[in-house]
Amino acid sequence: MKLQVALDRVSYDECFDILGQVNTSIDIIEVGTGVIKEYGLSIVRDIKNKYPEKMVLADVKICDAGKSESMKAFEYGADIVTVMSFADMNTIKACMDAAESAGKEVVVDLLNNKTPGILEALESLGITSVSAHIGKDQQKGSIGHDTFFDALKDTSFNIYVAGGINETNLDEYLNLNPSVVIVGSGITKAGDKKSKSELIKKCIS
Ligand SMILES: O=C(CO)[C@H](O)[C@H](O)COP(=O)(O)O
Repeated sequence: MKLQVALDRVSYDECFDILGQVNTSIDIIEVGTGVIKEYGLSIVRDIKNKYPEKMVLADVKICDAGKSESMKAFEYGADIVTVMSFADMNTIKACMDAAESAGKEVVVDLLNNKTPGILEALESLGITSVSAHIGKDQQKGSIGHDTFFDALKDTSFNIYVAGGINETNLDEYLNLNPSVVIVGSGITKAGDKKSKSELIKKCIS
């Protein structure tokens, strides 16, 4: 099981400071949506240049123009891009095709989409990775488990889990047998970020 650290609501310098502390215990670096909005895709390039051995996920949350949006992120060094599950299937397919031609990956973010049949539609399209994601604002209502995601147990997707995860609630997400555990503020807002990421990595190893 891999650990992905999500860099959200932090400055350019803080991204590098955090990575300097946690890089030995994480597998994937997520450049958060807000960070990309503030600094542009060039921060993805700068992070990939500094950590070429790490997979870098650009959380671009694509919802239209799938080919050009994903190709651009790949050009800037992203290894993985995100596309929203509520996007048109043509958009999701375009991201898949772009990823295939670039030798990269795409993850479909299930944030706030409980449309009946969505998982089957994604499977039919050939999507291999999805993110069971409870968003920052949704976390104010409930945290931990969303029963909608239980349906993922009957699928063959590589599952990413995200949404306010830390070492105390991690177990609630592990029942989905995820391939990747995404932790943002549970690491980036911790006092001792290095110890916290090492602890979470140990919990999932
Ligand atoms: O994609 C995101 C927000 O849209 C975050 O990266 C994800 O939710 C993980 O962050 P946190 O652990 O702080 O919830």
